[in-house]
Amino acid sequence: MNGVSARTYDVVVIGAGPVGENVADRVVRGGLSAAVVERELVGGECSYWACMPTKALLRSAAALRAVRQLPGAREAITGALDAEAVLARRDAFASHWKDEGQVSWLDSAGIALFRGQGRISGERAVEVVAQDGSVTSLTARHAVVVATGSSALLPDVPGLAEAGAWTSREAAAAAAVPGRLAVIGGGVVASEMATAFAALGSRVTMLARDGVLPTWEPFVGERVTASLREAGVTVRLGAEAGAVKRADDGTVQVTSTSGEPIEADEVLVAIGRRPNTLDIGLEQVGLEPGGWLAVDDTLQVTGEDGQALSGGWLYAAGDVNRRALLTHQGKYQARAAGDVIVARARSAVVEEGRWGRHAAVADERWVPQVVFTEPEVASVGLTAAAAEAAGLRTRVVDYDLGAVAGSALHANGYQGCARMVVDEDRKVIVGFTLVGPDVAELLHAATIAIVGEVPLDRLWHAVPAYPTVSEVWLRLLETYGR
Ligand SMILES: Cc1cc2nc3c(=O)[nH]c(=O)nc-3n(C[C@H](O)[C@H](O)[C@H](O)COP(=O)(O)OP(=O)(O)OC[C@H]3O[C@@H](n4cnc5c(N)ncnc54)[C@H](O)[C@@H]3O)c2cc1C
Ligand SMILES: NC(=O)c1ccc[n+]([C@@H]2O[C@H](COP(=O)([O-])OP(=O)(O)OC[C@H]3O[C@@H](n4cnc5c(N)ncnc54)[C@H](O)[C@@H]3O)[C@@H](O)[C@H]2O)c1
Repeated sequence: MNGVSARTYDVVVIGAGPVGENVADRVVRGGLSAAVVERELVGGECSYWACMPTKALLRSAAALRAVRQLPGAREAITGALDAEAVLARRDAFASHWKDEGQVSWLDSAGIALFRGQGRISGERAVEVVAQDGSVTSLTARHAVVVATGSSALLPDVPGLAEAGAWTSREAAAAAAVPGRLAVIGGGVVASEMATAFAALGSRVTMLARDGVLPTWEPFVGERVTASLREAGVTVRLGAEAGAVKRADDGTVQVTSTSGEPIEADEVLVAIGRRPNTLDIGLEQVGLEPGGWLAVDDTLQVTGEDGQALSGGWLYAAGDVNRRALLTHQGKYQARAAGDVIVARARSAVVEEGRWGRHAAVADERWVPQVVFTEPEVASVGLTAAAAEAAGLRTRVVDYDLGAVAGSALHANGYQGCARMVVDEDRKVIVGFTLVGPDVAELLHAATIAIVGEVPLDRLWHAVPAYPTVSEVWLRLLETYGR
C-alpha cells in the first residue's frame, strides 16, 4: 500500500490491536469501508506481549500444580516443569512475533492496512508516516477512531532505564528464565509474572508498595500473597524501589525502602500503564498530547465540557480511553463504536441509553476480570468497599469455596473463597469475587447474573449441577437466606 499518497475511506482507525481490528470489522460488516493504521504488529500488545504470551507462560505450571493435588495422577509425574518447552509454546502463541496471520485476516475481512505511525492531521484526516519516510494522507468520510492502546509506565527510580529494566513486554517475550528476578509493583502484571517466573525456576522478589492486588477484595491479596510466598517468592509489602544499578557482571542491585538491597539478574517494572497518545496529533483537535482520551458511552471523544468534540467525528476505544484496560472490554467498546459509526453515517436511530447496542455502558461497573495467579482470581462488578463508596446499601455474603463438594472432588486440599455483594434495596447482586484453583471459568455465570440484574428470588431457580464447584451459588444463597 505504501507509495499511495492520498486515499479516502468511510472510517480510519489508528492502531490495529484487538480493539482497532474489531472496530474496523464492525464498520465493514455494516457496509462502510475502513482502513487501519499500524506502526508495529497487527494484533497489538495483547497478541504478542500481553494476554496470549503471558497466559502461555502460566498455563503449563498451573496444569502441573493441578495434577499434583490428585492422588493417582500425581504419581504419573516423572519430572519437573520443562521451562524450554513452556517458552517454545509461548513463542507459538505469540505467532513468533510475526503478524502474517492477522494481516491475512484483515484482507479476508476487507479492511485496508497502512503500516506506519498514524497522526491526526486535521478534521477527519490522518497522516501515515511509514518506516521509509513515505507519507500517505488518509481522509475519513465519517469517523476517525483512536485505538492506539497503552504502554508500560516507568516510575521515577534512578538508574532504572540505564539498568535495562524489563517492562511487561520483555517479561512476556523473555528468551530465557532469569535466575533471580526483582519485580517492582504488586498489581495484575506483577502478580501474574511473579507466579509464572517462580514456577519456571526464577528466585523472585516482589516490591509491592501498595500491597498485592490492592484494588480487589482484601482476601484476594491475602491469599495470593500467601501462595506466592509458599512458591518461594519473597514478597515485601509496603516496600518501594529506591535506586537500580547494573554492575559490570550483569547483576542488578535494587535498593528498597525496607529490607536489604535486592540482587537480581533482571528487574521487571509493572506499575501500570500510560496512553499511547504522545505523538498522534491530538494538538490538532485542541487536546493535550500524552493524556488519556475521555469519551462518552458511544466512544466519541469529549472535551472538558463532557460534550463530543466539535463535528463528532473522533472516537477512542480500548486502553487509550482508560475505561477498562482489558481486551474483552475493549472489544466490547469496539462493537459499540463500530455499530454507532455505521448508524450515524446512515442517520439511523442511535441506541445510546442504558443497555442500548450503541453504548458501552458495562464499562461503568460491570467489568469481569480474571487474574491467572495461583490461586486464580475472578471478579465482576463492585467490591464491597466500592459498592459502599457508591452509596449502595449492601449485604456481603462470603462462602468457603473449599467446603463445596465439587471443589473437594476437583482437587485434594482445595482452598478458595467466594463473595457476593448484594444491593439490599433491589435484591440483586452487584459484585462477585472468587479466589481458588480454576475459578476462571466460573466467572461468566456471575457476569450474567449481575448484568441481567437477576433478582435473588429468581436465582434460587437457577440450580447448579451436582457435584460442581458452581454449587457455591446455592451455598451463597442459603447463607444469605430466603
Ligand atoms: C502483561 C499484560 C498482560 C495482559 N493480560 C490480559 C489478559 O489476560 N486479559 C485481558 O483482557 N487483558 C490483558 N491485558 C490488557 C490488554 O493487553 C489490553 O487491554 C489490550 O491489549 C488493549 O487493546 P488495544 O487494542 O486498546 O491496545 P493495544 O493492544 O495496545 O494495541 C494498540 C495498537 O496500536 C498501535 N499504535 C499505537 N500508536 C500508533 C500510531 N500512532 N500509529 C499506528 N499504530 C499505533 C500499537 O502498535 C498497537 O499495535 C494485559 C496487559 C498486559 C500489559
Ligand atoms: N489477567 C488480566 O486481565 C491482566 C493481566 C495483566 C494486565 N492486565 C491489565 O493491564 C493493566 C496494567 O497492569 P499493571 O499490573 O501494570 O497495573 P495495575 O494497575 O494492575 O497495578 C499497578 C500496581 O503498581 C502499584 N504502583 C503504582 N505506582 C507505583 C510505584 N511508583 N512504585 C511501586 N508500585 C507502584 C499500584 O499500587 C498498583 O497496585 C491493568 O490495568 C490490567 O487490567 C490484565
